Amino acid sequence: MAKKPRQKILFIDDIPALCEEMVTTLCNEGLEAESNLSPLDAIPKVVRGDYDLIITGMVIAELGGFEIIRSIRGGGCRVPIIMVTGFGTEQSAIEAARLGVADYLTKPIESKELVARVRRVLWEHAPSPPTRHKSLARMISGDAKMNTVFEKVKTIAPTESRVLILGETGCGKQLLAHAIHQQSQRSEQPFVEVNCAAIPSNLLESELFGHEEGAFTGASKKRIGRFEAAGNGTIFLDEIGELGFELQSKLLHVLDSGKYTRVGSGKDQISHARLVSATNRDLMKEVELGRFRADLYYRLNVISIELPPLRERPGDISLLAQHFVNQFVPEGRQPPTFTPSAVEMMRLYPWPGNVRELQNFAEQLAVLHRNTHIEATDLPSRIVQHGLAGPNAVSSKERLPFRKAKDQFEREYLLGVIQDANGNLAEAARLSDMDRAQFYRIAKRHGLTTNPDS
Ligand SMILES: Nc1ncnc2c1ncn2[C@@H]1O[C@H](COP(=O)(O)OP(=O)(O)OP(=O)(O)O)[C@@H](O)[C@H]1O
Repeated sequence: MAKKPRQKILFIDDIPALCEEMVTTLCNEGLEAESNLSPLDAIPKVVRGDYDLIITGMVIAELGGFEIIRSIRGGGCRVPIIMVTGFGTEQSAIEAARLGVADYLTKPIESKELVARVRRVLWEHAPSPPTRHKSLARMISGDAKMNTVFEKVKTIAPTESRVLILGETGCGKQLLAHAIHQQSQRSEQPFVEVNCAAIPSNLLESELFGHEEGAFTGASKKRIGRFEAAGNGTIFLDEIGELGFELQSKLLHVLDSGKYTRVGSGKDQISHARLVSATNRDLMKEVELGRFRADLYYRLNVISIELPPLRERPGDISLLAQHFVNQFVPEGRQPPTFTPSAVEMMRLYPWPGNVRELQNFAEQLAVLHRNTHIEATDLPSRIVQHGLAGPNAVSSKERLPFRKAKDQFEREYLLGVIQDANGNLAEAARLSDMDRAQFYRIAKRHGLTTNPDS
């Protein structure tokens, strides 16, 4: 595997001792850094794209910090810039923000703080890695188990075999059934879907097989059923586990003989459709409990495909969340990205509604979220609450080192209070009876905000 190139940092300042100190601190942390005492010499190299992050002092004899930034930006270069100043005023902070400075540090700078800020800015501006995901029709995944599913689908789709898809609600069974159809020789023919749970049982038979005029009260006209509509295509019976006993027998008859009759007719119709079915129930258990016919189960289950729930493919959580945000973001707007703390929080959540639940919340975020990043605190409260109560809760037997335990407490506390303040940091600081700047600094250390004004 090709080694990821290290990101290069340039520190611009005309104080040699400071340059040396900064470069040493960064290099000791494994970062690649160098300095330049002359802005006029540095700017062309920066504009040429030699660096991934610039840290610049504000008062430099040759050219002031703001002039440096204007020259870099004037050259069309969007490299992230951190500004270091000895005397931060509100005015200079505003000007820095106006010029698109990524962060603003006031001296004296603690080494740890510097490294944390640098890492954060580098992470935020890193080009997104090419996502190593596979796709099957409209389904995407980066998970090994799903990759096996995709491979299986490619093998079985072109055959005529019946397929039974198993999986929890919302994990992609319908999408997978459609993918099977699309990859088959029948892709030009209809794909007809019937949700067996959504149609009242007394209407389901006529929905599936059609009816003749006057077959029952209300049947004023002859109507073809879904099997007939599917023709030489695929019929997808979703929630097959909900099928009543009587209809199970009728379906079994179709599968055995290829024939069915419209309600109110004595004439056989031939079905040429391929059957794909799905359920979120444990069908074998239903058979054991006498609620599902064993013979039908075996006819349906020629090939079975099990879709793992979202919580069992953690890598897919952020992949799909970002995919949906990109998909739903209004035209002309840059899609916001998830911060590591948001990703971590999402991974702790069990996603009972699987991909559908994730898709719904990502759509809301894509439309309503106005910042460039999605923080843990921007997630729905059920996800945050779960994250706080879940694995973060330290068991009494587990003794963490004091520093780590304090860190953990601090993070949980901040998340909770920011959540209570609906993401408003000033309000969160007030609720915790803390100075706003101090609160913001700690929140930032925990990666809980990127926006000082929020
Ligand atoms: N791997 C995936 N890639 C992209 N979108 C997905 C993926 N899996 C599911 N989805 C989307 O998530 C939503 C739910 O998926 P789908 O309807 O296929 O689930 P289901 O298992 O059939 O649900 P139910 O059991 O409730 O019928 C759909 O909008 C679907 O497009």
